[in-house]
Amino acid sequence: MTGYNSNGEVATSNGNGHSNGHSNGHKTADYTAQENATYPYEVIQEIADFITKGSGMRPKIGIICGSGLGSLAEIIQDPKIFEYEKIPNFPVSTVEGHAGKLVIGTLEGATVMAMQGRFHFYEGYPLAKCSMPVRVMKLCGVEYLFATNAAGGINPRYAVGDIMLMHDHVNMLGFAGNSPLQGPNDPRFGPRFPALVNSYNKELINKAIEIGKTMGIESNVHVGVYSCLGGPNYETIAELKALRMMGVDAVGMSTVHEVITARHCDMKVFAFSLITNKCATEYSDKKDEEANHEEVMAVAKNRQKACCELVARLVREIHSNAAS
Ligand SMILES: O=P(O)(O)O[C@H]1O[C@H](CO)[C@@H](O)[C@H]1O
Ligand code: HPA
Repeated sequence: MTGYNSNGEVATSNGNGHSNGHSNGHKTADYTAQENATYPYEVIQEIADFITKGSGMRPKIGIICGSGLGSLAEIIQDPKIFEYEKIPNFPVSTVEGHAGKLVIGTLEGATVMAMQGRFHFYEGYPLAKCSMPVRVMKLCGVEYLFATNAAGGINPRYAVGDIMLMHDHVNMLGFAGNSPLQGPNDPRFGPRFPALVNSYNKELINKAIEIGKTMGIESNVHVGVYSCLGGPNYETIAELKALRMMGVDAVGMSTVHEVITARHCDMKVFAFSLITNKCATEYSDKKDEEANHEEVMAVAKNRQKACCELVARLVREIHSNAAS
């Protein structure tokens, strides 16, 4: 691959991060200039092989557990567990409520892998590194990504404990010029310029709505727009007002980079936010209107049963439809 190095000179790369002196006319940035932000395909393949060989399983569904939602991985049967520290070239989880374990096993008859711990931009990882595990999932055989998160509710109709099925997002980090797809594009994953309309699978959203009805929680299930900010600070009132004006229903600091990476490599995406706090959109002196991570995790713990049931039943649907 041809690219510019950090000095602005034209350089070439063999896809491993090393210049090889050959030119094919495509311009890409030099891997070495990006300090390991972009993982070469071969490294991702090595990680995927480590997991599939180590577990003896090829998962079809990948689950990313949001803050305090690690219990989504605890319902997996006959699990094989890999601590992130022991997976070669894997980042480590640094946030409370994100255990840092990869769990592979069976859920409702399907082979699934779950990340008990995601990576956030505010932890200091570049976005490409934050969402690298999604590519690992892809090379492990995953076709469906379930991304879950804890989020603040901006839509005034949302209550704490509600579930918002994501049907779209506003990528504030993207507005600021940041993307997990920045850097050289490897077409083995996907195209240079992927389209993101219809990123959130409508069939899965509709199935989840039906599941919500049979669970008797339809009045607590919404379909809405999520926005990701960089964090780790929570938002100001003015920012929350601006997000609401943009049509955002819930706000968090994750998920969007994972969805972009999953769609780039053509995975089907289902994502939901558990509303862990209501965002104040008017000025007030009340301390209890300030978001805090303890409250986020406490609400997630309280609502873990409903979240687990939703996920398990959707997995069952996918698995039984594939089998029939
Ligand atoms: O999005 P998840 O990982 O669920 O976590 C959310 O909760 C944390 C803030 O309380 C932030 O990390 C935010 O993104
Ligand atoms: N803002 C941003 N991220 C969050 C929030 C919030 O209010 N709640 C949980 N994660």
